[in-house]
Amino acid sequence: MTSPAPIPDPREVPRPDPAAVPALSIDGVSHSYGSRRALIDVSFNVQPASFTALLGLNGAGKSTLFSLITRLFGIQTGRVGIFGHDVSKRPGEALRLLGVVFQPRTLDLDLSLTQNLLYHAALHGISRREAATRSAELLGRIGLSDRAGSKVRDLSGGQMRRLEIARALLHRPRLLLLDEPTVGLDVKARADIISQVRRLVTEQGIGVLWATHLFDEIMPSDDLVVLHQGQVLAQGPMSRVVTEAGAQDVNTAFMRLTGAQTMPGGGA
Ligand SMILES: Nc1ncnc2c1ncn2[C@@H]1O[C@H](COP(=O)(O)OP(=O)(O)OP(=O)(O)O)[C@@H](O)[C@H]1O
Repeated sequence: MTSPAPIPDPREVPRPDPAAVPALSIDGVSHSYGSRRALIDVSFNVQPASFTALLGLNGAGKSTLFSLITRLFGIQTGRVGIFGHDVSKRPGEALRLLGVVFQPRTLDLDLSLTQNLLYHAALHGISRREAATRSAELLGRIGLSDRAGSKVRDLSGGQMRRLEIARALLHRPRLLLLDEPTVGLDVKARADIISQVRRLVTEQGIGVLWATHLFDEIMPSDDLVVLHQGQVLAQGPMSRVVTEAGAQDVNTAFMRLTGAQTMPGGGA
């Protein structure tokens, strides 16, 4: 008699399979605002259960790329896929798998934390009962259960960001985009947010695209995409990008790749 196949432990997050469908695929994407070229033939992938840092100076094209992925703008050239669904051809399937934290805050300051979450859940067609359960669970995970009924206006900047991340997770996306989410936050709040997002990768297998201009937010185990003046100058595991640039650290690698001057404050 053969022994039964072992039952997989649902708590075990599968490691990324290089042959698997990417969480996000950007393929030959270009975008112009009139005669200004903001993105030029950009291609890269984000794998499931990976943290990919999109590193670029102000004006590199990060926000434009986010606007194309989220369909705020129509795609002029190229293709964007989310778990294999083309965002132009199958937007419903693609966007259902996507959570986004935009650079400007988008919470309603005069509603409570729970009300903000329930409102967002309703937009995603989640039943009120299920939304209440998920909201309570997410508020617990970000350490804000005791503030559930407070107005968002009374939160700190870091707490608001954590709430925005929780809101982006309500519909259980498999890919999370964050556009410079730590801008304007103090050191402790930045560290809290980065570790919260990194846990989503390791514990839940979510693919993360993290746009930043801050070198100290990137770890050697991350995947890195260096975007400069609308073009991808380098991509791959951070350690490989650094080595191939003949550098010792990501700061020097970035400067060599872009010819940029070092900026104070450890940012690109
Ligand atoms: N609505 C617009 N109209 C014209 N040009 C734009 C528009 N939005 C962005 N641009 C230009 O496109 C280029 C890319 O800008 P984008 O905002 O995507 O860069 P970014 O990397 O997100 O920078 P930042 O971190 O400052 O937001 C820049 O040259 C910018 O001036």
